[in-house]
Parts: sequence; C-alpha cells; structure tokens
Amino acid sequence: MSAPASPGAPEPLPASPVFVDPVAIDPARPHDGVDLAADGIVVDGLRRSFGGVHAVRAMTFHAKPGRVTGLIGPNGAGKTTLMLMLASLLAPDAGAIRVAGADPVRDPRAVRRAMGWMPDVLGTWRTLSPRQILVTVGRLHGLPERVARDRADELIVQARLEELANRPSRVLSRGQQQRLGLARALVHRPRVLLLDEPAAGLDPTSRLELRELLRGFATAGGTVLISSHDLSELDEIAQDAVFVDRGEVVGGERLVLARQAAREWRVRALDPRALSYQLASIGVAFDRVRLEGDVALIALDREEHAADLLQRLVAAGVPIVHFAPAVGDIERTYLGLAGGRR
Ligand SMILES: Nc1ncnc2c1ncn2[C@@H]1O[C@H](COP(=O)(O)OP(=O)(O)OP(=O)(O)O)[C@@H](O)[C@H]1O
Repeated sequence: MSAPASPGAPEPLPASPVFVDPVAIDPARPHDGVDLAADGIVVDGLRRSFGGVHAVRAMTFHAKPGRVTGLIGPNGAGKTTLMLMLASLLAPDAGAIRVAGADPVRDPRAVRRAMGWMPDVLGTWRTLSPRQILVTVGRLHGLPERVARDRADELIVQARLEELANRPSRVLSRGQQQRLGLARALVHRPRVLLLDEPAAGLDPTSRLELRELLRGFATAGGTVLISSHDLSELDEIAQDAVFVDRGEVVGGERLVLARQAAREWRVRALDPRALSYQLASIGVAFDRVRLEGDVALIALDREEHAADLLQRLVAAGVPIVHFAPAVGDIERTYLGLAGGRR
C-alpha cells in the first residue's frame, strides 16, 4: 500500500496499468479465477462462433468497479462480438457474463438498466435532434417525462451541444456525434459504461473532458470498459488492460514477454551532434537508434538501462533537454504482442 502523500508533496506518478492475466487462473478450477458474484463486468470462459469463425473462443476477465479498463486487440480479435454479448444484444454459445451482477442472457433488462453503451457509430435517428434523442432514450429507460427533459438539458450542456440541441442530429460533426453518443449512454445514470472508440473524432479539448468524465465516473465507483485502437489515449485513461487476440484474452508467458519488449526512449539534446557522438562512444548499437530530426529514438530493454544511459550522457556533458519513454505501457505491450505474432 502506498503511503499517503504529505501536504505540498508532488503528485505521485500514475501507477502502470495492471495487465489481466487469465493464465494466473487455475485451469483445473476455472471458476475460482473470476468470481461471478463480483461487481463490475465479469466474463468467464466466453465463446461465440459465426459458422466456422470462432470470433470469441475463450475469454475470461474481470473489469473492476472504480477502474477504467482498456480492451485492446487487433482487427478481428473479437472485441465487438464481446461487447455485443456484454450489451445483451448477442447470445454467447458458452460461458458466463455478469454486468453489475446481472446476466445478459437471463436478465437483459437488468443489464440495460445498469449499463450505458456507446457504440462506435451513433446509429439511426438522424432526423431527431439531440434533445429529442436524449429525452426519448430517457423515456425508454423509464424516466418520467419531466425528469427525462431535465436530464436531457443537463447532458446537452455537459456535451457542449447547446447550439445544436434542436437541429437534426445528421448535421452533427463526427466529434459532436461522439459527444452525443456518450451523453446518450449516460442518460439513465448507469453504473457500468461500455465504450467503443469513444475518443474517435474528438478535438483535444473534448478528449480532455472525456478523460476527466471517465476518471470521475470510475472514482465514484463506476466500471468502465473501453475498446480502442488509440493506444496512447488508452495509456492516458486506463488503469487496467485486457489484451485480446484471435478470440482469446492474452496472458501467461506471451504477455510477460510482450511487457519486457524493448521500448523506445525519446532523447533530445540542445546539441544533437554531441548526442550522436556520445551514443556511439558509449557503445549504443546503431540498430538501436533511430533519428527523427533532432530527436534520437533509442530502443532500450529495461528502465535501468535508460537510467544508466541518461547518467552517462549527462556525465559526458551532453546538454539533454528531453529523455522519456516514446510510448506508454499499453502501447509497448501491444507492439510487443504484435511483434511476437508476426
Ligand atoms: N455476424 C458475423 N458473421 C460472421 N462473422 C462475424 C460476424 N461478426 C464478426 N464476425 C467475425 O468474427 C471475428 C471477430 O470480429 P469482431 O468484429 O468481433 O472483431 P473486432 O476485434 O471488433 O475487430 P475490429 O477491431 O476490426 O473492430 C472476425 O473474424 C469477424 O469477421
């Protein structure tokens, strides 16, 4: 447990994401691995095929309340199929799901009450205005007319859609549609949020607002599962990560190796020539260094090597102005997994 920060102390660095490892679960007693009675999203031995295509073949993980969990995987890995099953829109062939304790197969209404879902495209209702859409969704969730209207007004302000609130939603830009999609997912104050590429098309301000909203939602005890290919965004937002590939959650040795894959460090010096010279004289192999203008990208296996290199460069008098990992943990692991698969 970390010690409480003393007053005036600098903010602690965010902890690295926790990588969900299904192999840590005893295969002889799979039900000991995830507790179906736990809150949040619990997925146990989930399977779904389309004819001969095994879209989801063995998924087990727990997205915990109070945390933002990233769902990461290449095209065709089974993310959308999984999300459709979580949202009670597709029946699994085998396995179990609980969303805030509810089973989407037996009690889809309870799941829809507990969950807000933001698919990657807003979908139909293009002739309705954002206000009409939010009121209608509120009414579908059983909110009384007055409450649905007030909630719609509140969300329109939060989504900064005031000027477009009464225009047909087809005139909304991609980013505005995304903001409306998120507002729609939040109408009934769900405890669980399921988001597919929520940051796509968002401008930098809207991305910051999204991050704050999701962190606030999780801090208040909500569960967030985000599927995205935007790994740098996920590195900013997610505390936990579930990697999927070919219908399975990736774990065990493959995940450990991917997490140990070399990571590029971005290094910039006021004098780039002095930097190049010292890298060569320290003995950093040429194939470990890429130059992008004045910036050197150096592949290093361990953080200790980065610390050692920085110390040597500074001791040699190189005027370093930037020395940091070029990618976050999630992106590095994904690239490690993709590298191992090629
Ligand atoms: N309705 C369907 N009928 C047949 N095959 C399907 C169907 N839905 C998905 N699949 C197949 O299942 C696999 C998983 O697809 P899915 O859409 O879940 O992947 P994904 O991880 O969401 O991919 P992406 O990142 O490209 O969105 C793919 O091979 C896909 O072709």
